[in-house]
Amino acid sequence: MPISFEGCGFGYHRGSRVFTDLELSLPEGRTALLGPNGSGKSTLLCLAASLLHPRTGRVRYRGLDPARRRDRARYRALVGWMPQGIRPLPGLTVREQVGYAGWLKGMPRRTAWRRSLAALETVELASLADRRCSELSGGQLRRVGLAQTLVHEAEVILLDEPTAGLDPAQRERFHEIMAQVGERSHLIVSTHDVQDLADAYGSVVVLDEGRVGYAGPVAGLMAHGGDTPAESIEHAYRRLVAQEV
Ligand SMILES: Nc1ncnc2c1ncn2[C@@H]1O[C@H](COP(=O)(O)OP(=O)(O)OP(=O)(O)O)[C@@H](O)[C@H]1O
Repeated sequence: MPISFEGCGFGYHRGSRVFTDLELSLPEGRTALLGPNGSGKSTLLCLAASLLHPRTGRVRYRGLDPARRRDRARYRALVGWMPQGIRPLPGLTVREQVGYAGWLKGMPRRTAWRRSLAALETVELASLADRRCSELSGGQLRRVGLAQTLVHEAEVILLDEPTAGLDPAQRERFHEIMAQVGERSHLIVSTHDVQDLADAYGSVVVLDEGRVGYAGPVAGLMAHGGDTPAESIEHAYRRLVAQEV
């Protein structure tokens, strides 16, 4: 059922390659996507979100190939994506911005408007629904970004470093919301946050220079490491990406 990459090759420029023949099935449930800077995490999420298309091979979900024009709208309605930076749309309120995201995904305007409030309730922002997005804090804006993926009830939600730069309290809050959202959607979350791994995720995919170093349960990754869980994850991850332990 998960999104799969079947022999995918991708590079931003002629002659450069981020992925060569990538074979990967993203696990179900909550999955952390780890990897050093530049290893290809955002690119992989963009391919999964159908913002980019592979030059060779294909991405598939529920038999849909987003590179095919006839599959694209349905695919995009099933898969939500939250980029690293959420930009407030000039002049729009929080609810309007979330509703607009639903409309862009093909929902009727009224339905998008109605569901936008439910999405804001899930991310605990309903009380700010009428506030302009441009007036929100960075942490609140991330939650608007998450609500934008919830409004169209995506089955798979891709989050690109959603907690980077948040203070500990905001990060914890975001994790709690992700846990709630993860009960009804599959979550793929790119992160550098190795500490929270065992509590927050069931599976992990480790990328290193465009190759998959590990894909499977968090417990399986820990088996590569030291004695205590936290040490174990850190060690296992660093060994996989050939960083000094
Ligand atoms: N828009 C772009 N144009 C050209 N090259 C790009 C572009 N975006 C990314 N790259 C290159 O593609 C490779 C993978 O980058 P990507 O952003 O996917 O890595 P990442 O793992 O998400 O990194 P980070 O952890 O720093 O966000 C890097 O070599 C990067 O320089």
